[in-house]
Amino acid sequence: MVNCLKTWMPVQNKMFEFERVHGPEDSQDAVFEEVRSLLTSLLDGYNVCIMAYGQTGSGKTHTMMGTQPLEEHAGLQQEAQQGIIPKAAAELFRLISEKPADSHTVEVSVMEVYNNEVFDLLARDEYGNAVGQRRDILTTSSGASQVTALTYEPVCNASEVMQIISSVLKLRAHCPTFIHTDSSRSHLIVTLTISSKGPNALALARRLQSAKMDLQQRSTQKEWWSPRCRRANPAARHSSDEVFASTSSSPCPSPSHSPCPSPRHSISQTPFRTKLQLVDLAGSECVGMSGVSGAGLWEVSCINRSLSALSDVLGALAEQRPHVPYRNSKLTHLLQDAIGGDAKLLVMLCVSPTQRFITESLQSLGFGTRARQVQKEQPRRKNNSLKVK
Ligand SMILES: Nc1ncnc2c1ncn2[C@@H]1O[C@H](COP(=O)(O)OP(=O)(O)OP(=O)(O)O)[C@@H](O)[C@H]1O
Repeated sequence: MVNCLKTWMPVQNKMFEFERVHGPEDSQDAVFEEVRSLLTSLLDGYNVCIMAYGQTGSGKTHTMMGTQPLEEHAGLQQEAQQGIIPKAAAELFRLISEKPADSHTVEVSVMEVYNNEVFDLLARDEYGNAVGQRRDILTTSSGASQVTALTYEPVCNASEVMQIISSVLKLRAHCPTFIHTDSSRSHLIVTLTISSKGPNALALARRLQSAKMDLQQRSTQKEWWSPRCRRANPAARHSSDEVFASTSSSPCPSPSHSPCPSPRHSISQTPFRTKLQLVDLAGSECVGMSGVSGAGLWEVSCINRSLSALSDVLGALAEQRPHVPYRNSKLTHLLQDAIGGDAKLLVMLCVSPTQRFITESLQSLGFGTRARQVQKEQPRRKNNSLKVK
């Protein structure tokens, strides 16, 4: 797996710059250390996307999901076997546990892009069985991509996340090939959506409660709380997400001193949502080597075309072209916000260590080079600041 370490590797007169390289002997924990710091960014208000790219059989699912437990131990994945997705979920909930209780909620959605169609893997039929249902992607007025009627399941801890993912993984398209007996035929996208009430939500809620109680006590003082008075000072209107903060012990000055309350500091608290997208891409594949035929040929063609569309998007961004062809495939349309958008993006390249796959490995390294060349706009932070007026 190639990830970071400023090193130059000469291969057939080609040079590649890496930031870090992990060998087969490196543990899942060592790989996860590359990711850990990004998760903190989620609670700081940034979207984050981590994707595994590489040829079929090179270890993408191993990197993202980890080693699946044997049948008789189903559901009991040891921590050391866990890949980035379970570890990231655990770390996210650990970080949330350090925040005030109830200040964050998390929802999970699971999608696959198969044969250039998006499927909601958490959708259920009328009997409550999980069935992948086809969904459309829209572009919102703000330019973000959005999947229609996508199912979101609320989750309270990492094991709930993994139970949900594991329960629908069987729906993901797989097919044995000459290269990999359990090859994924689709791109898997797990999204954890974090809704945050902000860093001081509870403190502010308490202040709001105390301000409300104070206002109730003052409600007898009609002159101070008259409609005329409110019109004269619209800033004095109270809403659920706006709290008057005063340097005095009382939230509002005494009516005897001022007929209309004029808060010295008004603190606005805007809830915000951030997304962690974890992407296990299908592998690029040479049909001559994988030996697929029949319907499998169409699958390979869709996989290769979508990966090529992903590479084209990175190329357009790297060259700062005015048009970026996000709409050329469902995969790029779906990941539009993560690639070149306002997310922090980490690409894990999975590369076979054998000479036999040198052409595919070079192709993957070329993809990594493109990803590194993208001068992304500064990741935008969601609105989680306290505005003191
Ligand atoms: N670092 C590793 N250590 C041990 N086993 C590994 C490692 N990487 C991959 N494997 C094993 O190699 C096989 C192929 O890996 P994996 O399923 O992750 O490939 P993939 O890139 O997702 O393939 P595809 O694109 O075809 O789905 C699996 O049996 C996996 O357990």
